[in-house]
Amino acid sequence: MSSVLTIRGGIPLSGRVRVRGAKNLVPKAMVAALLGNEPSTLRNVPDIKDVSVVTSLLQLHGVSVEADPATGDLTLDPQYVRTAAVKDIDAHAGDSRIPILLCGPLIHTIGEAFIPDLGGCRIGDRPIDYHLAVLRQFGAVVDKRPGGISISAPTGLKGAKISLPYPSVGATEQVLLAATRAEGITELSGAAIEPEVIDLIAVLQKMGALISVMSDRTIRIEGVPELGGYTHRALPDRNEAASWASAALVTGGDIFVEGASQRDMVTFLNVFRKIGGGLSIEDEGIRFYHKGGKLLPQVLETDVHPGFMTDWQQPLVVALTQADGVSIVHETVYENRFGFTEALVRMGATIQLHRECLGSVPCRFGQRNFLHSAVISGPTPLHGADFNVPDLRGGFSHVIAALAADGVSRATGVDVIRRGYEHFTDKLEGLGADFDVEEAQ
Ligand SMILES: CC(=O)N[C@H]1[C@@H](OP(=O)(O)OP(=O)(O)OC[C@H]2O[C@@H](n3ccc(=O)[nH]c3=O)[C@H](O)[C@@H]2O)O[C@H](CO)[C@@H](O)[C@@H]1O
Ligand SMILES: C=C(OP(=O)(O)O)C(=O)O
Repeated sequence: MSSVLTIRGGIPLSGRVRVRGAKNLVPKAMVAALLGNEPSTLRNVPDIKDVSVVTSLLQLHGVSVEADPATGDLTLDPQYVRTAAVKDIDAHAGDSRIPILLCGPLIHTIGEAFIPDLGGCRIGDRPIDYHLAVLRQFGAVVDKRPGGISISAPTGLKGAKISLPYPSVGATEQVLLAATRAEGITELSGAAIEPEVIDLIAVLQKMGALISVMSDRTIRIEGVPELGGYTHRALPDRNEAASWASAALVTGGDIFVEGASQRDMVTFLNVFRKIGGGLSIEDEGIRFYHKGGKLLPQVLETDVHPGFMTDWQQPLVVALTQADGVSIVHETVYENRFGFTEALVRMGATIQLHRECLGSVPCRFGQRNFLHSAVISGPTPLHGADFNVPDLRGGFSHVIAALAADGVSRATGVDVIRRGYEHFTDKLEGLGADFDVEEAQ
């Protein structure tokens, strides 16, 4: 059973919210702590479900984790790492995709790993073939079992020359976490260079790793026999910041996002400004507001960094339903990330999905029958509707659409949103939203 929100729409969201460390870095930095021979401290850690899932997983393996939710400091001590019982791990991995990143660190520390089937948002097939291919190149033996995979490395992990077919964030992190303590040199070409990947590299460098990032998406790692601990402040969550920015546009509001960082959001900020949104970039954060005039339609495609992030797409589509004219969004990272538009159409939006690549560059999904391009015609008034939250960003998008809509909406399954948005109902309340929460039993 998950919480239910009853939302009475039509009120512009206005006020201040604070974003802390990025969901797409923090759990990975927690996994990196396993590689050290002394405790690590991660700062600016948000109170989100993905952090509690990884905390439980690490604790099952004997890592001592101490959290101070008020300061956001998390101390991880890997001194007593041990093999955990498979059935226990199984019970705790359901919601997250992070367990696959435990492979390298667990093999280095205890010689083996059992990785339960992964959770995460259902926005495509989300295979792990790159991860497994990479691990095999390091010399790991992968055994598929019911409920997960079992991995060992009888002669240890050895550096390798690896080329990714697509700059996958997760597979790049897999290489980083496996290579830093592998024997010899690893050269990874076609790597992801998202800010969260670079922040993970910063964490590993603090631990003693030798990692160079070249100008052509190649990363070179010189393996070292042991690593120490780290103290690191996680980079801010640019996806949460962009989500609140879209919420300000959709509801005709004005939100100051404390902690938002311009440097990691340049592409988003350009699009936000081109739509007609108001921006004020300050040292402590960014103010996003609706200027009162018409919003302008956009043509954009999601891409790997420094392109327009796939995670920004869903909340922004809600804003585009209020733009004056026809917008086109081509999703090139995930083949199935427009399912959430069905509820928006029920709320009054005009959105058509297409199998063709409606973008300047044909993508991997073009000839494969996936509804991965959206044509959005606006502005269309939105009205309240009932919906079940489909995934993290889709759920947030539905909630902001309901907050802008006339009438009452009922949202079920909203706990999914807590996987990546810290205290989001408290933040909504602070911004003046009118809603009731029926908490989960
Ligand atoms: C490049 C990119 O934008 N990555 C996004 C991706 O990271 P995340 O790490 O979750 O996903 P990946 O970057 O690995 O996936 C990118 C693409 O590669 C494919 N793939 C990945 C691994 C694999 O073994 N086989 C395979 O085919 C995926 O299906 C997807 O189509 O989702 C996160 C959460 O939404 C975003 O924050 C990241 O920005
Ligand atoms: C899809 C997302 O996350 P995950 O990869 O954890 O499912 C997301 O952050 O939007």
